Amino acid sequence: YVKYGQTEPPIIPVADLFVGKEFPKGEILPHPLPSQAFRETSEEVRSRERLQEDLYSKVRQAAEVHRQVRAYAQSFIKPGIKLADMCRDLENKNRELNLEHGLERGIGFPTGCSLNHVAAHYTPNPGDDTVLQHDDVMKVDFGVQIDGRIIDSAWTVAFNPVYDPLLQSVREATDTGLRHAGIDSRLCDIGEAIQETMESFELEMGGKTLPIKAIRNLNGHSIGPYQIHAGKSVPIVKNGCEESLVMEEGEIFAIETFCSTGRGYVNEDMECSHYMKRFDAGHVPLRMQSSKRLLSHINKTFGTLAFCRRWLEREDGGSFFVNGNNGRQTKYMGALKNLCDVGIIQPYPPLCDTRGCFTAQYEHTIIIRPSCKEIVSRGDDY
Ligand SMILES: O=S(=O)(c1cccs1)N(Cc1ccc(F)cc1)Cc1ncn[nH]1
Ligand SMILES: [Mn+2]
Ligand SMILES: [Mn+2]
Ligand SMILES: [Mn+2]
Repeated sequence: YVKYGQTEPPIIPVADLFVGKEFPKGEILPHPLPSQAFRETSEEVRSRERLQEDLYSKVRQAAEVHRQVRAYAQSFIKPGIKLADMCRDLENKNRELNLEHGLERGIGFPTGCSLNHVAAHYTPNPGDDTVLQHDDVMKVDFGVQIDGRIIDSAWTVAFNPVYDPLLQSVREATDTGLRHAGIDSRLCDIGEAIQETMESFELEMGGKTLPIKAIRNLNGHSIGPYQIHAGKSVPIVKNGCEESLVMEEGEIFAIETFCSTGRGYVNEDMECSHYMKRFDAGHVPLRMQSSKRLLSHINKTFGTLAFCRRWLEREDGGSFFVNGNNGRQTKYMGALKNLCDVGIIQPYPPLCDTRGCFTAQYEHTIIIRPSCKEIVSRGDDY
């Protein structure tokens, strides 16, 4: 992926590759509904859209960071790699190419690397020495944010070609969802179309033919500034939501689909690694001093962006300090649990189908622009 003068491995911040130039646009498509065809040529629409250029520029910059970081990650993700090392290297490259700077520029949310029957929201906690295996199916899902504008995009890694139909089904289902997206597109129609594409595939494995199902309780979602889930969910199955819900001009969505050879349904299971301050959390009086200190660290370091335990223990700066050995807090868990119990922080545990099954995912971020739609995270990889 050596493009735009970037080095291999990439070390030049993306902002420095495009000084005085526009960041690359994503894949631009017309809005699909005939009633919206006027938008491609209307002068009034174009003038309204020109007012959004600064926003689009930030989102496109973050998307280019995402493409370069994931190309770098794809170059070293191999069987035998420790997931904690993979996440650390991917996240440090994310920080480096995005010129991380407090809450203004940085990582959008923790690097998901969920394996096999785990569909989402798994990243290693400190002490987790899990190593990637040849027969694993891993969903790599990470975010980049600039001024709170989050790019949320994911792909699936599998080394054993037996899983090819699984990956193809969900890759084509996500593309179906992206094709149906647009102004006035009904969310439930998108869900139905996704499921139809997904479930037209099957998986031959161990002499058996396994049906491939859409995971009916996972969804895409609208995205707002510093808000990874802004309130609208995009279903990936038929009858997945209220008939009247549609996509509207100016919204940004993550279109993500998940397939499974198991039930097609996930439950929260295993140890939690992902956490996020509730966007609507008011001021809650706290008793425990350690909770007060942890909350002020979270407010300063993550705000309403999602974070993970590893980031509370990072060696080089940014980690949570109180009196403890060498000044680093190593017992934040009690305070974190307290912040969850009082409802300020929401835990996001791993989302799991049945043990022994396999799940896969592809995800893109799309801008529902006045004149067209732009799949801003599209790359030549996916
Ligand atoms: O499953 S979600 O909670 C969701 C909520 C409503 C519809 S989808 N989630 C939002 C999120 C929550 C916590 C995170 F740390 C990161 C993201 C979607 C998602 N997870 C990964 N990529 N996209
Ligand atoms: Mn999720
Ligand atoms: Mn994601
Ligand atoms: Mn998402």
